[in-house]
Amino acid sequence: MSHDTSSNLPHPPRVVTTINNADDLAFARTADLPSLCDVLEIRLDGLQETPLELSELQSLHATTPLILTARREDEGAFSPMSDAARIDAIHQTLLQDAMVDLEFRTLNSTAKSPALTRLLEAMKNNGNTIVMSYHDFNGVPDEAQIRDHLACAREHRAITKIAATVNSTTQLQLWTERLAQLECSNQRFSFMGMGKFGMATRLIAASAGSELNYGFIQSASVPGQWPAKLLKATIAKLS
Ligand SMILES: O=C1C[C@@](O)(C(=O)O)C[C@@H](O)[C@@H]1O
Repeated sequence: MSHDTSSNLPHPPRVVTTINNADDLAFARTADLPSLCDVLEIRLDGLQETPLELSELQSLHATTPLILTARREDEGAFSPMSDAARIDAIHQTLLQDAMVDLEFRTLNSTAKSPALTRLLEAMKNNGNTIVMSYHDFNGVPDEAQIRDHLACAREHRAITKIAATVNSTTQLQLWTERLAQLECSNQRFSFMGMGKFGMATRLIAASAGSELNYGFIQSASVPGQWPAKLLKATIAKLS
């Protein structure tokens, strides 16, 4: 299916702002969140030293839906966490209906740890949607990689989420081909570029149906991110 405008998309583009550290959390506590973003991503890997009350997450989630993320080291964690610690951190903060970011490489591994199996079971009972991530810090994944990712996402009823590096017009061309592949998949997706063309790609992706569009509160965690408030205002103008 191809979409002509962002206004007739099955899942309208939403802006996600990432809470990466204690300063972001302090800012979010007093900010007018709905003017900044539609969804908050809680980066548990960046908040390891920050006391996080479940009750606080619950009240944030009541106004702004949460994505819980404990990023793998090889996909850009702010500080390292073992696989067991990552799964545990998500399980301990698992709120009803929150989205959970799990990497393709974690979900697609043949040997699932008992902790991951327990988490997936709890998520099924809780109604949590998986945002299945992949970060390519060197370039753009090829067609077969996207196909594999989409197949795994179908199995887990997950939103496919891919961040690719777009530093040249050659990479931009490849990125656009992958965007068309995702757009035609009839599956939920979130696609973005990092690097020189990152900001430009995020508007194009939103127009093509990318559901989750990431920005920052105070400082970018990857080159190519927008300030969340500006991204929200700009995406609202896309037609
Ligand atoms: O996964 C994502 C998306 C992201 O990589 C981006 O490109 O905006 C930034 C990360 O902080 C976040 O967890």
